[in-house]
Amino acid sequence: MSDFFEVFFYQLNYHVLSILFVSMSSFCLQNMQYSLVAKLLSAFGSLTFGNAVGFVYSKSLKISKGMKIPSDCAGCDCEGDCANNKKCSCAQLNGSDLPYVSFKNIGRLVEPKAVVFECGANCSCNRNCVNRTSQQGLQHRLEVFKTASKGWGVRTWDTILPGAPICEYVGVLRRTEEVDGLLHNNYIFDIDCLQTMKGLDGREKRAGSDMNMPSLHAENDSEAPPAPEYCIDAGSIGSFARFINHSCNPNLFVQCVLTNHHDVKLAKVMLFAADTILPLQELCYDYGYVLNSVVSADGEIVKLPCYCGAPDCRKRLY
Ligand SMILES: C[S@@+](CC[C@H](N)C(=O)[O-])C[C@H]1O[C@@H](n2cnc3c(N)ncnc32)[C@H](O)[C@@H]1O
Repeated sequence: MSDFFEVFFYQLNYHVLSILFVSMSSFCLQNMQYSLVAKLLSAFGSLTFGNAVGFVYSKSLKISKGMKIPSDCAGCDCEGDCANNKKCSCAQLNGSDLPYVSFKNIGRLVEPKAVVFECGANCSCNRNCVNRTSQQGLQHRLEVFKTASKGWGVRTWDTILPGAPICEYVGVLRRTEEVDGLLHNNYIFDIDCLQTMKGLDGREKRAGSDMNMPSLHAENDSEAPPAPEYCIDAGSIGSFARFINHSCNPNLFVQCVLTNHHDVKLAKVMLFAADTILPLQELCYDYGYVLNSVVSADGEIVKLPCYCGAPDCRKRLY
């Protein structure tokens, strides 16, 4: 499927403000209402939701002033889809197999990995190559809804299969030192791929954590900094991803993805389905805070109770 686009269906009634995010191909529109909204909204790169929600909607990552994302890595020279090319250089980076399998033309991640190397701007394969799965846009109809105790959350209208891509966490890419101490900003996502690869602070190592990848090691020496250098700040600019809540027993997982460069400190942050997720289930991932790690300006430990409702809930986010 090609030419995917997002539809934002804004619905306001007495108590419920819900924003429906639908992804469908231009050739299989099922409903004239979606079609009309799609046409209206495809004219906008971003939407300002004003006081109702208070942020600027953006589907893509913004880069803060003075920062630059490299785009310098070599690409593969495959024709068509890389899935059938045993010599694909991007497959080699992933440990010789592509990280995705294709099911009904949608890529699904086989397992969580330390990092996924996707085909990118410098590759000659086609846009629908399975190794560009995180670049294909929304695949499911999702809704932002008001939860009972966690503020806004996101739930699905469709069944989502394990390994399916959900979305990228987008916002403004910043240095973490710029946002340190901003306790009122609940929408900051630290890019901790390198720390996860090294298993720091109790992070669970994943397949490929010990990979001997010259390009990673050249840019990131063996001494990973204890704290991530960069973060994504979705406080004022972001997508529906900023509304996805934490759960101690999550149905999504975070996956670092590299596309046009190999600097894992600046990896793209993607969310994928960990299980089969049924319609109307809320989407949640583990925020991964270390308990007692959040401290106020006056040195007090800040505690936030968790209302995820999982039987093995840790009772606090931090
Ligand atoms: C990234 S925002 C998620 C969207 C948020 N619920 C909203 O209404 O904008 C993170 C904040 O949501 C709330 N939150 C997320 N998961 C939670 C949970 N399991 N229990 C309690 N509050 C949660 C906390 O206030 C947290 O700081």
